[in-house]
Amino acid sequence: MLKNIVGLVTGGASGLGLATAERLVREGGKVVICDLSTSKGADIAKHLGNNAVFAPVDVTSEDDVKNALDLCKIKFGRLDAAVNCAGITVVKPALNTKSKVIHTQEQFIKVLDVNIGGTFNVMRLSAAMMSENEPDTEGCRGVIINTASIAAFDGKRGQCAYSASKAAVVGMTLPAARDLASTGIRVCTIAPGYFLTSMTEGLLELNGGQLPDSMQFPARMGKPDEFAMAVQFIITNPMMNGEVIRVDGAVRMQPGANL
Ligand SMILES: NC(=O)C1=CN([C@@H]2O[C@H](COP(=O)(O)OP(=O)(O)OC[C@H]3O[C@@H](n4cnc5c(N)ncnc54)[C@H](O)[C@@H]3O)[C@@H](O)[C@H]2O)C=CC1
Ligand SMILES: C[C@]12CCC(=O)C=C1CC[C@@H]1[C@@H]2[C@@H](O)C[C@@]2(C)[C@H]1CC[C@]2(O)C(=O)C=O
Repeated sequence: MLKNIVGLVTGGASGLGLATAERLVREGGKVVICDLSTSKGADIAKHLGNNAVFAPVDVTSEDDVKNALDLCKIKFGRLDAAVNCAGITVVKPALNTKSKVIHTQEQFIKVLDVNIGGTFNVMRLSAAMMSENEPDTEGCRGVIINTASIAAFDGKRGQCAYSASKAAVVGMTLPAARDLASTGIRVCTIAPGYFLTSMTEGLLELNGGQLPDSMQFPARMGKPDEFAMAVQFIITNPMMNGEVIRVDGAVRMQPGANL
């Protein structure tokens, strides 16, 4: 149960973030769905009812995130769990040796800006708001959950930007947990494998109905709610701190096709 837990979920209008927002509400909590103003976040929040509200947020903007936290305070009075799911990917080799096309620096920086900068922006501002909470019986004031990827560890060809960004999310987990320990705020990261969302749409067709890497068990794409189950576990287990959990059915990504 997540009774009365107030969560803020970035990327909450789609995929893993949406499943997390839905689970929070289903389990008795409340949620601020943060996503781009162009997303379906407003309709989704309406559909979820009074325990959900939408905040138009670009995670790289300090003002947008502050406005979302203000809305959280006004509507629900506090923040217990911030879940960073907003993220983007690009698949492009550093250099395409056949066509001689070079990865643009702009694309590289954009992925880092959203995936690292956005995650850190939401984490630091959420922590500031959580620090105002009364501690629970364990002294805990809140929990922050970030989303990396198994690409942080074994990125494929074409994933310099994405893998670097996710490795940074893994890398900030322990220092952030240490920074926030004295305030009673926990920080964990989930590193998902292949999950069925709009980010991986078309992946199976692209690979002739096959998954790009040999799955172990279960030999299928993850369901978004299986990610949300990991979020619930981290929120409810007070010993989960400073840790990165792979949720990937034991898959290991292979180098992939020559791009
Ligand atoms: N689907 C998968 O197989 C995996 C996904 N991930 C990571 O999980 C997270 C969620 O991905 P999915 O749900 O699959 O993707 P998705 O594309 O379904 O959802 C991502 C959401 O983030 C939002 N978003 C993008 N840029 C934003 C910004 N600047 N500000 C606010 N919102 C923004 C999008 O509008 C979208 O609603 C991402 O960080 C992704 O890298 C990690 C491993 C596996
Ligand atoms: C690069 C991949 C795999 C090959 C392909 O045909 C298309 C792709 C685009 C989406 C990528 C694919 C894969 O590398 C796994 C990720 C990076 C996927 C987006 C999210 C992804 O599932 C992930 O982060 C896995 O950990």
